[in-house]
Amino acid sequence: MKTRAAVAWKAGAPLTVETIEIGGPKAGEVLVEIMATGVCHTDAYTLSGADPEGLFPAILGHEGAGIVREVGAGVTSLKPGDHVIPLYTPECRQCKTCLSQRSNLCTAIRSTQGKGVMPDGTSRFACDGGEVFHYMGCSTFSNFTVLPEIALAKVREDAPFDKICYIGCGVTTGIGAVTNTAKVWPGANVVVFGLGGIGLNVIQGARMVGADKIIGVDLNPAKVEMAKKFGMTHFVNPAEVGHDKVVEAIVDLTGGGADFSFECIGLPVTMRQALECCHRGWGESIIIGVAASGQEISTRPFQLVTGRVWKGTAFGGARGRTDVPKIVDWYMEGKIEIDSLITHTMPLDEINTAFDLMHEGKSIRSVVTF
Ligand SMILES: NC(=O)c1ccc[n+]([C@@H]2O[C@H](COP(=O)([O-])OP(=O)(O)OC[C@H]3O[C@@H](n4cnc5c(N)ncnc54)[C@H](O)[C@@H]3O)[C@@H](O)[C@H]2O)c1
Ligand SMILES: N[C@@H](CCC(=O)N[C@@H](CSCO)C(=O)NCC(=O)O)C(=O)O
Ligand SMILES: [Zn+2]
Ligand SMILES: [Zn+2]
Repeated sequence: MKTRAAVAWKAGAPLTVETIEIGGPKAGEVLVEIMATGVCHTDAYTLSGADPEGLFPAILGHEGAGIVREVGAGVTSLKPGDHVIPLYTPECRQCKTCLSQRSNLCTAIRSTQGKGVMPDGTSRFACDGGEVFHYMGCSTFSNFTVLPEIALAKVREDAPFDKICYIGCGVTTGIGAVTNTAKVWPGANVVVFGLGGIGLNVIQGARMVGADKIIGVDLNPAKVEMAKKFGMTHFVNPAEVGHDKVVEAIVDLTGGGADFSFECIGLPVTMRQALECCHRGWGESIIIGVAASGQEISTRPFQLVTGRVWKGTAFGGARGRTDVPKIVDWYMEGKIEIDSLITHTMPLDEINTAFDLMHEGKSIRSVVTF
């Protein structure tokens, strides 16, 4: 069948909306009509050409929500009409990692996913007769997409697509980093580097679990108002305190250092600051930001010898098919807020505006509706 999709033809170039050809679902696969998709900084990262797994041409997008339209042979957990959120971190419940219950990094389809193809090694997308790659196993910048059954979370049908799509990455990543990865305790002092679509969800997660001080760090003062609304108690602007004084400023504010810090920017320099502002003996720093190909982090090993802990997290440590439906429930019950974080909504034809707004620091999340 034919569908409309925004295609990334080459690194650094705007997306163009095309009518593409999409193949039906094979065994174990599901055809999904995407109703809405968020635009995450990771989409911009891959489009920039800095992602070692970035392939072109591709259909980007990994923060969607939609409706199952057709299922392939052997699919048992989903049927046409079900509402779903695509998962770039699937949950097969059978691989060594899933069975271990120690990590959410299911390995069932990771290698083909990183090569831009479905588990059978082929793409379901073509444009003008040429193959187009999948992205992060999701490709939500297409009105219709195909995913393996294990990469879809079934969610309640009364939840609005144009809000819950954000649970497909940003909301779950931020809140999950607090609850699953760091396990922030009530009364903890928390520092969040980067007050964007991820950092603000870390802030609301920290407030939810009863953190004491929640200190935000960002170069853009326009982010302060929203961050305060979500629970930020103190703000540090590196341009004001001095880039080399950020750690000192945080150690002063926390009376010795953060219990937990979260890096939600993707820069080695802020990753180092996030570690070094942690409390001696126990402070934990969680890397969420994705740094470009070839970049490396560094610190004095003494920082770790003296008890600071460096960790990372993907998709907030969430097991998608199990946890995502619960996060949708939290949203519908008013336990977490999403609506005000979605600052812009646009049709597919205007998707490049979403990237412009992100780069200009004018949006938190843009959502494309089909
Ligand atoms: N690990 C994961 O599972 C995961 C999931 C989603 C996103 N990410 C990554 O998280 C990062 C944030 O994503 P996002 O969608 O929130 O991006 P965003 O663009 O919405 O937010 C980034 C924020 O960082 C601020 N910033 C930029 N440079 C800064 C600096 N030098 N010092 C202080 N602040 C600075 C910006 O002003 C902005 O507010 C990206 O690297 C993205 O790829 C990782
Ligand atoms: N291909 C990239 C990987 C980037 C990355 O770390 N992605 C995160 C999700 S970011 C969502 O916005 C992730 O899930 N990582 C675990 C994984 O990819 O298996 C690169 O190589 O830089
Ligand atoms: Zn993302
Ligand atoms: Zn698995």
